[in-house]
Amino acid sequence: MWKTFRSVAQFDSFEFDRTTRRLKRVASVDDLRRLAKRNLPAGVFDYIDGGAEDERSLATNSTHFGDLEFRPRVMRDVSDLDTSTTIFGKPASMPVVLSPTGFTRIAHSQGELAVTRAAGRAGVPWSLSTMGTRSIEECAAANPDGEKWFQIYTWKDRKLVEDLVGRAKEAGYGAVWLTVDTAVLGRRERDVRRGMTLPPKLGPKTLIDGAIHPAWTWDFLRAEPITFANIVGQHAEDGSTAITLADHVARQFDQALSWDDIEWLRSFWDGPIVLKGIQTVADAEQAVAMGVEGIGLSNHGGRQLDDAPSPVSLIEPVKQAVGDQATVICDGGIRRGSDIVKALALGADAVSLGRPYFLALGAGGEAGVDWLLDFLRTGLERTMALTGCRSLAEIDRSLVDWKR
Ligand SMILES: Cc1cc2nc3c(=O)[nH]c(=O)nc-3n(C[C@H](O)[C@H](O)[C@H](O)COP(=O)(O)O)c2cc1C
Ligand SMILES: CCCCCCC(=O)C(=O)O
Repeated sequence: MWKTFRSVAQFDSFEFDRTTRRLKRVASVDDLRRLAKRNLPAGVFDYIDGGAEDERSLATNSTHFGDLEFRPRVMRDVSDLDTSTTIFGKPASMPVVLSPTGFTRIAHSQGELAVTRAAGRAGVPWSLSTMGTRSIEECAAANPDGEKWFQIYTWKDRKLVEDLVGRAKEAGYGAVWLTVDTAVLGRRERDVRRGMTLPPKLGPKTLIDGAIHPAWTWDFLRAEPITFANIVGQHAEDGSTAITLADHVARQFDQALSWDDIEWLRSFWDGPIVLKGIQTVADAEQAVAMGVEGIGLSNHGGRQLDDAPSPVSLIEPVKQAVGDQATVICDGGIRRGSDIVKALALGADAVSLGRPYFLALGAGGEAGVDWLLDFLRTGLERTMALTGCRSLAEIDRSLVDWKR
């Protein structure tokens, strides 16, 4: 139903009330996803939600959590629960990290600023992508006391990476994710069908899509133009030709990235390094042999190699191989507090997630991300209470089994 507004303030207040009302009716990450789908232009939703090729890894990343069953213990006095932990020596209110996502402002004009503020309030580490749409420094200013990590895509121009990491260090970021699963871009067929390019092409379909999502369009139009805030001038933005994301990656990312580059990274970064995109026991073993502090078990949320293994299926064999030599983070498919408990029971030290907060931003802006983090925390607490665990230390392998 169309409604007329006499001022921008009136429209904003209407939107605020509507978002608040809708968030009250959201009960799960799946509901958030549906709300984001309703709010966002189809091309934007598909970019966030989609995966590579037949999206089988995207699906199994979450469904494999459903292949695990709890072995709950009862009568354990769970009146006092503690979800807190430390990750790389820094306190976190729960074992959850927000993964780096590129283009975050396409869901909401506040983009990374909204997400990092919400993460700061919740007491969990948040990560900024190389392809972030807010600068390293403004994000640090938005969440000065919170734990912030920076993610690197290895540019052919290595000096650019050195400068970015230098800026992140200066701004107080505490860890670096080195993404190792993106030598080339996975084939995201939803984006191919929609003809997604950089910069975006405005055609009749895009305009109609914008018109039927007026709140998103208004938010987009009144904000400053979206840029990759940290690498302006290093990509298609500086030319007039629209190219696909895959072409962009092929032109800019360094396909020669190898294990020798850990030493290169160490030469200008002295904090923890997490390899993001480890998908085999052999590579996890190599990572610890090279002294890497963190192993990010990840298939990029099913956006790169389809039929790559689900991160949850790798936790146990990787943990058995590397023990306590590195912090193991399970990244992908986490949608509930119970998933966090399952990942920890198999041996992960923490979990990490991308789409849930990106879609939460599209569903309800910053309030949507607050909602998600509260949902994860209460879900974690509830699962701990129902399985008889008072602290994360009590979550062990005896708590879950693969269903037969
Ligand atoms: C829209 C989107 C953008 C992403 N951008 C990046 C990125 O810039 N760098 C990166 O290392 N991973 C990126 N990822 C992958 C996430 O960091 C993370 O691995 C993935 O989302 C985890 O799966 P989940 O979405 O099921 O939680 C992106 C994922 C999504 C959905
Ligand atoms: C030129 C854009 C490369 C992709 C950046 C974001 C990302 O990693 C994703 O999965 O999407």
